[in-house]
Amino acid sequence: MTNFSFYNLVLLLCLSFVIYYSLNIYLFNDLQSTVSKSDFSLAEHHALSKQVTKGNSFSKNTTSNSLLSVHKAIVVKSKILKPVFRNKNPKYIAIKQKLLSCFFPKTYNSSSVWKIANSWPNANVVFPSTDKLIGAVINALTTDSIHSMKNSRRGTQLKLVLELTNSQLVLFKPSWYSRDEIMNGSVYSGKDRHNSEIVSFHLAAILNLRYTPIVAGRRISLRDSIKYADAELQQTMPVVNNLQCVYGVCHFCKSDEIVCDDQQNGTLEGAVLFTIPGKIIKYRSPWQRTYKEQLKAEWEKNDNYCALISKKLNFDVLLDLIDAAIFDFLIQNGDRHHYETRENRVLLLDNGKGFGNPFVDHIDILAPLYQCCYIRRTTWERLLIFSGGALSETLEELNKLDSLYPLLNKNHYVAIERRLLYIYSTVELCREKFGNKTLK
Ligand SMILES: Nc1ncnc2c1ncn2[C@@H]1O[C@H](COP(=O)(O)OP(=O)(O)OP(=O)(O)O)[C@@H](O)[C@H]1O
Ligand SMILES: [Mn+2]
Repeated sequence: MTNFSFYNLVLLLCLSFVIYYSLNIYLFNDLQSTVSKSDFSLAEHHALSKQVTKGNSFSKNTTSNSLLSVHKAIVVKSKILKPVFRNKNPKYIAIKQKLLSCFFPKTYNSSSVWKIANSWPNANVVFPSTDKLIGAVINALTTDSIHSMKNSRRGTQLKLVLELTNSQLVLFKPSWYSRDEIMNGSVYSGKDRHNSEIVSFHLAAILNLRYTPIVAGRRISLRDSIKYADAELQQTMPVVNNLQCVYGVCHFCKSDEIVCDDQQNGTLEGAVLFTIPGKIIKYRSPWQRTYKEQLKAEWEKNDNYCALISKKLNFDVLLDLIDAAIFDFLIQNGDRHHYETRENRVLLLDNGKGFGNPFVDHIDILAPLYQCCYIRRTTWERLLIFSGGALSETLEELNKLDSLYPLLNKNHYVAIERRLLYIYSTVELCREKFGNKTLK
């Protein structure tokens, strides 16, 4: 090598270092800046990625600071994450195998299965981390006989209350959409997706955030079960085109928005949710949206919002809400307007608004994480075990055990992996700024 090319090489290396570090300093300075736009489409993601790989984005954009929101910093950082975030961690295999053996549907005894499921909840933990009987409860949700059916008055959307053996009540959220349907518009648009409730339960088990109800897919025949329906519900069960339908009684229930047994097999798909026993208390979410396009909530305007909110909240609840934000970001549930607690810890109830659009990431769902820059160490360590494709792989294998598989199309699994990288990059940006104080 001549002297000339050797010096060139050294110069190039120094220059790359300078660019790399100034990029990081720039990103972390920007971390707490005002959020200007709440979501990223795939096209924008690709455009930003190109800028980064060309290495020209930040030096040229320094004059238009406002353009570089915290969301952009997260996307950009996700492109330069270390291999530990991109490769598989062999530790996930043993956890996956254990989960699969626990979730595998098993025979059950109707009179004891519900006693067991009701004995499990402890604070906000709804089911054990490893217990073969989880598969028995799943199977009971799918097949235990229905003794009565009524309308649920809880919440705003159509839900049925099914009575199974030993007076066990479960909630049935019906299917409104096909798997390929895409929700456009706001982050909270559309009705509940029953598949989102099922997949959320699986995801919660993988992330060891076992705060969701136990949920399983089920096909019920409205035609066969109308005889078990109470009078109020029966009045909202018309026959349309020779098919038995229902629209129920609730805030958003309308006689022209109905679900029906399908033509092929005469059944209606839905998610059956185990009802979590005990006292559940509802609170307004500190990160609640205004649900008005023109009106910004305080958390969308105030850079110091977390400091404000952490004075008012129990720290465990705050960390729970950050876990919930991570969970909601993966599924893209932007509708957690309230949170509910059991024994002063947060439950993950109402997960039907996930998986609406696999091509958009609403990064503002992560606001509790990037505004507070805290994450439970246990959550962080668990996320690190499922890097490099292990999360969607494990999720799909659990999904396969459900009677309604496929629960998601491929695009949603791809989206989960992309979003996981954004979570990693957010925490990395926090750690660059605050060091290990980020991990709690
Ligand atoms: N699995 C469950 N176990 C115990 N309680 C539940 C369960 N699922 C829902 N609930 C209760 O019923 C209420 C309504 O359920 P959910 O939030 O899923 O309905 P929704 O129609 O989406 O309501 P909203 O319009 O308020 O979002 C919840 O706030 C919760 O208190
Ligand atoms: Mn809801």
